[in-house]
Order: sequence, then structure tokens, then C-alpha cells
Amino acid sequence: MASRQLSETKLRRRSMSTSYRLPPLPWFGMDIGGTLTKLVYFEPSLDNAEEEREKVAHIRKYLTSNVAYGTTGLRDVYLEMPNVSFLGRSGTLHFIRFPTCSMSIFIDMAKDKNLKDLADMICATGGGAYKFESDFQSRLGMSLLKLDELECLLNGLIFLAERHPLECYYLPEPDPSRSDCVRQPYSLTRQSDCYPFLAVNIGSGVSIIAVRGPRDWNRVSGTSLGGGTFLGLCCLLTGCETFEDAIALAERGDSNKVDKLVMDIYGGDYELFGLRGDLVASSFGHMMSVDKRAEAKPEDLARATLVMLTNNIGSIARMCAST
Ligand SMILES: Nc1ncnc2c1ncn2[C@@H]1O[C@H](COP(=O)(O)OP(=O)(O)OP(=O)(O)O)[C@@H](O)[C@H]1O
Ligand SMILES: CC(C)(CO)[C@@H](O)C(=O)NCCC(=O)O
Repeated sequence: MASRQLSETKLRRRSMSTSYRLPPLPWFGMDIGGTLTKLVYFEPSLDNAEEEREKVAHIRKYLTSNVAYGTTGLRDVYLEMPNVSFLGRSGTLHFIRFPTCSMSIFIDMAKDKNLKDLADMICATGGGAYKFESDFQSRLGMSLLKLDELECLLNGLIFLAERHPLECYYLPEPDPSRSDCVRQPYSLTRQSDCYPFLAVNIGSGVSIIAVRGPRDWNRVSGTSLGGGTFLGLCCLLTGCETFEDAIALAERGDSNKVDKLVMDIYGGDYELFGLRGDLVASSFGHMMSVDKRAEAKPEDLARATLVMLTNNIGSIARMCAST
């Protein structure tokens, strides 16, 4: 932490010299993913705000005084991070998201708000930084400074672990019906033996990254069965339209109405190989029966979809960890 603060002071001093200049305000960046576009905006604290030009202050007011932008953009107020410092400036990080399929609407809005007057270039990561680069250039006259999504992910993880350690937590007991299923802070950086670890990034698809040291990592595996699969299958199976609806259904559902368990096959545990009776033997295995299909409610189907995908991601991650 001390060395981080020192390097910030150094950077601040360098920013005063002619050899290095802080990027002008406003500071924001985008992660344009396969499902969601996430936009992070740094709102300088009042003592830094006088550096803002009038037009920049206008954008700050627009972003921070609204929680909805157009028909599809939303600011997640609960994610807001106050007292964040970058390069000697302190302020608040705001998180805004919209579905990537609404990119054209976003570009129209950005044009309408004259975003081009504020910056010629936006830092962007995710596959969409490549896919939409020419649209930003031709329709907004802005270029994208493309940064690798996995590199950004790990830098972001280490940034949070170092500066905002409470963002990193674990569940000592994963069963939500138990009283000790509560978040415990996990200090990634103070844990001298935290390396190597696996970062399992669940987006539309899943990337699994082996991290051996602060700058020593590689993508070891991945699976196409990820968050996009959960949402896509829930829409198909239950008729829901949004992630929020899919999760709300899953919360109420019973996956045992849909999945075939070891006990449905063995009548109990499969003792020889230590498989408990309540383990899922076959995801959606009950759905081969007409009667079971008639019984299964949308919430059960949503729950079974969630359990299938999360179990599968967990199994793949475990296999990666043991190789
Ligand atoms: N409000 C939401 N709307 C849509 N999906 C959501 C929402 N909240 C969480 N999700 C889940 O998160 C997934 C998207 O996660 P994330 O934004 O990390 O991925 P992405 O960056 O779009 O995808 P990728 O990195 O694979 O290109 C969705 O597929 C869905 O399962
Ligand atoms: C393609 C990316 C990296 C885009 O973020 C992600 O969706 C992913 O890791 N998908 C899984 C691809 C695989 O099967 O390894």
C-alpha cells in the first residue's frame, strides 16, 4: 500500500513536469462484452473539480444525477465506490451498463451529447472494442484505445485487492439456508501464499486464467457454457425476457423437480465411489418423462439451468486447478 501511494506521488509530480501529462478529464472507460457494455466513470471530488472545463462539468452532472440513460442504460448505484484515488486525484467511481445489442442507441446518444467535444479517444476493452471500432470512428469521429480484456480484468482485480480489500470476499459455508453463509473478507494481497490462483471470469462465456504472480498469467481454459447460456436457456425455457426475471425465478425454484439425482438412480448414495444421493447425476434428466415435464414450473427450470451451469463451471475450474 505504502509503495503504491509513493508511486502515485511520483506520478503526480511527473504530471506537473512537462514530460508527463495527466489525461484530461473526464476519465471513463468501457468494457464492451458479448452481453453487456459496462462503462465506468470517475467523478473527481470537489477539490479536483475546478480542473474540469465547463462542458466536462455538464457531462458529470448528467451522469451523476441520473440512474437511467435513454431506454436501456442504467447506473448501478449500489456498486458506486467513493474515495478512490488515481494518479493523485481522488473521486468516486460510477458504474453504468447497457445491453451491447443497444450499442447503436448509445452511439446516437453520445452524438447527441457531443461526447466528441470532450475526448477524441475512449479506452475500451472486450470483444466489442474491436467489433465496434469502425462505428465509433465513422459515426462519432472517436477512436477506441483498445486494451486486452483479460489483462484489464487482472489489473482491476489487483487494484481492488490492494486498495479496496473489502471488495474481495469468500463464503465459508455456501448453503444459503445456513446461518454461517455470510461474506468473509479475503485479503488477496496480504495472503503471502495467494499465488498461484485461478481467476474464473464468468461473462457471456467463461475464461479461466492461471495467475502465478502479479504479471505472470495465461488463459488456461474456458467454456462456452456461461452467463449467456444461463440467460439464453432461461428465455427459451421460461419465456422470461431479462436477467433480473431469470434470477428471480431461479431463486424460487426447485431444481430437483428437473434434475435426476444419484438417489433417483441408486435409491440412496453410491457408496463405492462416495457419491451422495443428493448429488445431481443428470442435469435435466427428469425432463425425459412426460409426467415430470408437466410438473416442472418455470421457476424449477430456471433453477435447474443455474445449477447445471454453475456446477459445470465449478467442475471445469477444479479440473484446471488440479492439473
Ligand atoms: N442486468 C443484466 N443483464 C444481462 N445479463 C446480466 C445482468 N446482470 C448479470 N448478467 C449476467 O452476466 C452475464 C454477462 O456478464 P459480463 O458482463 O461479465 O459478460 P460480457 O462482458 O458481456 O461477456 P464476455 O466477456 O463473454 O464477452 C450475462 O450473460 C448474464 O448471465
Ligand atoms: C470469447 C470470450 C473471451 C469473450 O469475453 C469469452 O466469452 C470466453 O472465454 N468464452 C469461452 C470460449 C471457450 O470455449 O474457451
